[in-house]
Amino acid sequence: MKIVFIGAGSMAEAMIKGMKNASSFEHDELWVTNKNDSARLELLSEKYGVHRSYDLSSLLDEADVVILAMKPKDAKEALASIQPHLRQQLIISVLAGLSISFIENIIGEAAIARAMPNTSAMIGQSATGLSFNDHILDSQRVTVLSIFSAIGSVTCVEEARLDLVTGLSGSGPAYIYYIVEAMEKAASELGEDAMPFIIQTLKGAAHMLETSNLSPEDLRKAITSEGGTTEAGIAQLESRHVKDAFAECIKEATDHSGRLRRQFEQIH
Ligand SMILES: NC(=O)C1=CN([C@@H]2O[C@H](COP(=O)(O)OP(=O)(O)OC[C@H]3O[C@@H](n4cnc5c(N)ncnc54)[C@H](O)[C@@H]3O)[C@@H](O)[C@H]2O)C=CC1
Ligand SMILES: O=C(O)[C@@H]1CCC=N1
Repeated sequence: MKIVFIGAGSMAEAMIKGMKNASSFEHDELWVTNKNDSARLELLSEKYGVHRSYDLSSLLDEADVVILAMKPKDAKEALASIQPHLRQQLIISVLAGLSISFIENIIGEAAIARAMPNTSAMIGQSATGLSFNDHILDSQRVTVLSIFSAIGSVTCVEEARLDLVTGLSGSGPAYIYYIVEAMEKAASELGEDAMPFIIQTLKGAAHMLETSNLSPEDLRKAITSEGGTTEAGIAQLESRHVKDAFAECIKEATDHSGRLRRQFEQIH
């Protein structure tokens, strides 16, 4: 299979690295292009053995899958540039906010999947939400599922839910890194010993969530001894309404996905 990435930034690289680490893609050809940063393409070619080209005609000729990985603001121009070279390729968009119908309006009838992965794809740990249009063949659906299953977990959702998936898990790793920044700062006295404690605490909590039948609240209460250290610490979070702030963070990111759609799908 010839898989072409239109866009070679953070998300494209995370997927490329994850796919290259997955044995299921060892015989597939990965190609990349971007706006004009040839040094970036050369770097990806050296790091991951991907092919690179700015010749859209040869790039898309015989391509089986085209993965749209540019920013929403650049999508209209990018789609217009590749449209003349599209035939029966399977289109996969990882763009935040932009709808399948927007893509169809520019490139015409095509099999289109809309995915919302995250950069944990780099280590095969992405959480991806997926939607498909009605033109997708069963074989193409299998191809999409195989790509995103190779780089993490996959959940098919109604397209209308992808804004929330974006706000929750597309952006989600950044929220966790934000918390880790605070933990690292608070544990600065431990120096380089702090991060191993933090990482194992995160891994342990994630695994408990995955394997115990307990809710996050019950798991938290099992740690919070009456009059103990956890109760004292969480009182600080409660007094600052941190739980509400995190809920608002996810809501705002979700809402912004919709704003991106309204901003960049306007047909001028
Ligand atoms: N970074 C992340 O964690 C995630 C990003 N996404 C989505 O992935 C897309 C890319 O995001 P990033 O990789 O973070 O952005 P980025 O800015 O790192 O990369 C964007 C790439 O698109 C290229 N590009 C721009 N205009 C182009 C054109 N006309 N033709 C070809 N290439 C063009 C740029 O040269 C660059 O290589 C966005 O739509 C974003 O919403 C989705 C999930 C997670
Ligand atoms: O911040 C963004 O817009 C992209 C989409 C989800 C994660 N990063």
